[in-house]
Amino acid sequence: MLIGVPKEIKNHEYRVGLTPESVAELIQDGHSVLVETQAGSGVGASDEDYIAAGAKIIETAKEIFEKAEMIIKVKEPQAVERAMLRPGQILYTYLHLAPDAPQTEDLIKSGAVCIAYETVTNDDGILPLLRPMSQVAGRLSIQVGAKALQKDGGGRGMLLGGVPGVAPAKVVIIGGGDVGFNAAQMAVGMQADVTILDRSNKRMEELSYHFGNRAKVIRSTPAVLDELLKTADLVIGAVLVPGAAAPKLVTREHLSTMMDGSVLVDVAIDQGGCFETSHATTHADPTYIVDGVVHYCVANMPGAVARTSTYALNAATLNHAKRLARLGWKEALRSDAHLLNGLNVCEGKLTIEAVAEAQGLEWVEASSCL
Ligand SMILES: NC(=O)C1=CN([C@@H]2O[C@H](COP(=O)(O)OP(=O)(O)OC[C@H]3O[C@@H](n4cnc5c(N)ncnc54)[C@H](O)[C@@H]3O)[C@@H](O)[C@H]2O)C=CC1
Ligand SMILES: CC(=O)C(=O)O
Ligand SMILES: [Mg+2]
Repeated sequence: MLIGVPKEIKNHEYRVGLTPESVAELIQDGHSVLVETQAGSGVGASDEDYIAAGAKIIETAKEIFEKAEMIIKVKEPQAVERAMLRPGQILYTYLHLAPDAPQTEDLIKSGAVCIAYETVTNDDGILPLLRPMSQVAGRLSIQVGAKALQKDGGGRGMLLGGVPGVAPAKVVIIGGGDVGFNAAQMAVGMQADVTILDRSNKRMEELSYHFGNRAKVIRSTPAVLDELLKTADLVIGAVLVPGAAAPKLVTREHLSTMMDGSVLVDVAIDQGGCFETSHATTHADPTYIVDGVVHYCVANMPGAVARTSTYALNAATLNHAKRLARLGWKEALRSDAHLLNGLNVCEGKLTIEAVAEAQGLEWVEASSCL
């Protein structure tokens, strides 16, 4: 199969769909790979590295989209990229369609076969292609939250861990999945006062067992959240209902009960955000203030640590990429129900119920496209 890797064009997105090492594996399997010039420069992979791995370097994204049978990316295609997609072409990348009607419409119109990393499942009941980036974003959320709590970040001037004689900052993590767990690990490590909220009994048990007395694990209810927000210094939004738009758990009214200079980091912003006052920001201008509360809502947080993220992402995405290339999309999806769960749009049809529900659109079962 002819595979294409364009350079990412989202604001401050330095990751790349395939590392040179992944390219070498695909070449070994008998495929051909086109890589846009400088696609890997943000992770320290030069055009020469890709050539040594067996790829051909291409000057423009246009030529890659014209020629490749499968496009491998990281972030959702931007409008100019969507316009270049072709009927029957495979697009393998993050999509996050539920909160993004224009993208959904364009992908349906394109006739392409669009597989979203974030809805591929596995036998352990996790989202294995989302997990590595959730681990990165969870860890980063405490780093960026700590910075935002500083006076120069717009915050109330709190050190997460406090110092002897002064209490640490209160960190509330809403959603104790991959993002929440990793955020809690960092916050606990920095000696903050950490509370994790979740709704799943199984997850609460796991978190409780893991963190012991280093973090409080509490069932997420509106009343609990109302109370915790009044004294929280840093709140991390980390809930997910797979494929669906994030529930708005922190409302505009809540902000008036919070302390001036407290900080909200909405990691769930890629699914629309779990705070009512969230809107997506960029690495170039990551924060804004509403009612005295600092908001950080960057939808591609892992792009900031592109090298770590690209290698972690490739470790999760490459096997399915190889199967798609070897078998073609129909057979690869027919023979793997977990990969089939990743199919969001197929040759002009929406194939994921949660997105259809979020946008009031028609949808068909993914299996009906095979
Ligand atoms: N902004 C960014 O750059 C990135 C964003 N993300 C996003 O972060 C979000 C979280 O991802 P993961 O941690 O991997 O998901 P996950 O599925 O591992 O965890 C989500 C957790 O939220 C819990 N939950 C659901 N509803 C809840 C509620 N009402 N109250 C409390 N907990 C609730 C679930 O029980 C689950 O434990 C997703 O939207 C994901 O796409 C992930 C990576 C990067
Ligand atoms: C998952 C996601 O939104 C990201 O890695 O950018
Ligand atoms: Mg997860």
